[in-house]
Amino acid sequence: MRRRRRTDAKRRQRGETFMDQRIVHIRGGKGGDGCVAFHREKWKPMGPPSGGNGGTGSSIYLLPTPHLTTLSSVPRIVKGASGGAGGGTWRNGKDAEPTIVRVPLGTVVKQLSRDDPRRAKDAQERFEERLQEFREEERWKKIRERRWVHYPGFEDDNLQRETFREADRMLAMEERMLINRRVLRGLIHLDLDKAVETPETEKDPDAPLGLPRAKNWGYLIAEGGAGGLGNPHFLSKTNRSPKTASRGRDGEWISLELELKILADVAMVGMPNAGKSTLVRALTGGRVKSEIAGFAFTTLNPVVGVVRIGPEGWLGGDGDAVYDETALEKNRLREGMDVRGYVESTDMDDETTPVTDGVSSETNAHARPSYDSTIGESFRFTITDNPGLIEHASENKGLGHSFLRSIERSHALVYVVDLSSQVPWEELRILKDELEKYREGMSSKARMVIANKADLLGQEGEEDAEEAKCKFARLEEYVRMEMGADAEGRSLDVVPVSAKYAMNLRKVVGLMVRYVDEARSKVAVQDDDESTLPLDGYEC
Ligand SMILES: Nc1nc2c(ncn2[C@@H]2O[C@H](COP(=O)(O)OP(=O)(O)OP(=O)(O)O)[C@@H](O)[C@H]2O)c(=O)[nH]1
Ligand SMILES: [Mg+2]
Repeated sequence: MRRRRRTDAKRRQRGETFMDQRIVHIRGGKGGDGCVAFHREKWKPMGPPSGGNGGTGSSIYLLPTPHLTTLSSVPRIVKGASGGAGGGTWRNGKDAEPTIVRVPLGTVVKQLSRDDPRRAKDAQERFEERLQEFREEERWKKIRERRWVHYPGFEDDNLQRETFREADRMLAMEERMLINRRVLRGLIHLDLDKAVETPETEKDPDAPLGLPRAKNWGYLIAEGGAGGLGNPHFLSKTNRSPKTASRGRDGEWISLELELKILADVAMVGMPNAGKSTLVRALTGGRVKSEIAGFAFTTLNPVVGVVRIGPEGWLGGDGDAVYDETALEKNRLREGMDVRGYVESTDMDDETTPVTDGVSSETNAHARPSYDSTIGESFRFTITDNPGLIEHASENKGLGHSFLRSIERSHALVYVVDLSSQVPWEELRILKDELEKYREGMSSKARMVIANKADLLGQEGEEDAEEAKCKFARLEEYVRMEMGADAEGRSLDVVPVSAKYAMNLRKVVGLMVRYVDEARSKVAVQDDDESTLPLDGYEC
């Protein structure tokens, strides 16, 4: 009952929580105001104008960072610091430090358009809205206040001057140009799937000690506002004593939608109960903790695991391990603890497997985890366990198909079918159709069909074994005829396995290593980089 409620709630969200998504409102820092001041010195009562300029406001950068895995650390509102105000004696205000927002690798950044209701109004729009409350005359006053700083008591004087009115027109024109430039630049759309590297050439040889030599700030998203100008800038032939300075401008205000796509190398696609979670747990040596149970939609969110390969081969292949339903494993462990009691448990330490490892063994009910963290690792790839995909998922049946977004950029897709079902090839047809409905061409990423639960077949005598062989041969035939081929014309690999009893998984891992290796080398070639993958021709 509780489970059904959880699944229904997930369905109502229409996949929105499958993805780590966040709307972030970004405000570049305001520029500091210019200063109106006059130089004072003993015996020199009428010194020249000496107001400094304001400093630039903080610009906002997005920096893709490899060690972050979620968007939860990204603030919803990012405000850049304001630039320092100018001072007397030609002292310019300080420029604000850039604001760096760290986001995980794989973040897709989209600026929300003007008509998007999730967008926050920018500084200019808010100001214009506020102006509506005032009468015409007041409005002009407010607009001028936003642009100018006056020497105390000289506002009316300044307004009389033609030079001031001319400068005001110039500032208004600049404001319009700035707005136009921002509109023409278009909406930001970035795919941050690589860490920002600073080329050697950009390193500053003169950087002071203690400061970074490279400006590795990431992608500029919102510019800080320019600082205002001090009163010496308004000195002219007709006005030898300018009593006005300009104010700093607002920084750029924009709203972004951040979306984190999981960048796993291999993704599992299968119908509910096909055994995807069991398989992922077995492949990762029991380290992936997603729940396993004998009913549909046990897995509600994609879960990523790591498959590790050591110098001797796959680090996870323990022939004795049995990856059973999580509830059963827990019960079994609890029973074991009851029988032996806590007193003995210290003697048993060596044999006891924590529940969370999710590994048990039929021969030894408390087998060690099937990996040894002390063994060196020479290669690794990531794999995602996904929720079940069913027929008409594209019409929001089951959990819908929006979770496929998260695996769109995986290097390879792997179909998992239940070989013990009546017609496993029918599952394949549905899965392929649903992938195509999600995005045309998506099924061409599929590289392998895993025929799971092979242990359930061929147990009852020779005839049964023969039937099982026939069924598998028919599945292979279907894959060859109906499932298409990859870019090199090879049809999909079909491998019978038993995820529960960790049987034939070495072959699966070997093939996956090949797909990942090929895909990564392709990417490396595209990047004009030399391939440094250590596992050319690797066989598990
Ligand atoms: N006999 C046998 N049972 C298996 C095997 N793999 C999985 N099962 C069982 O099949 C059931 C479903 O397994 P899960 O791993 O939860 O299936 P799933 O594809 O992740 O299901 P959803 O998360 O609902 O999409 C559980 O009862 C498993 O114990 C296998 O190789 N052999
Ligand atoms: Mg599952």
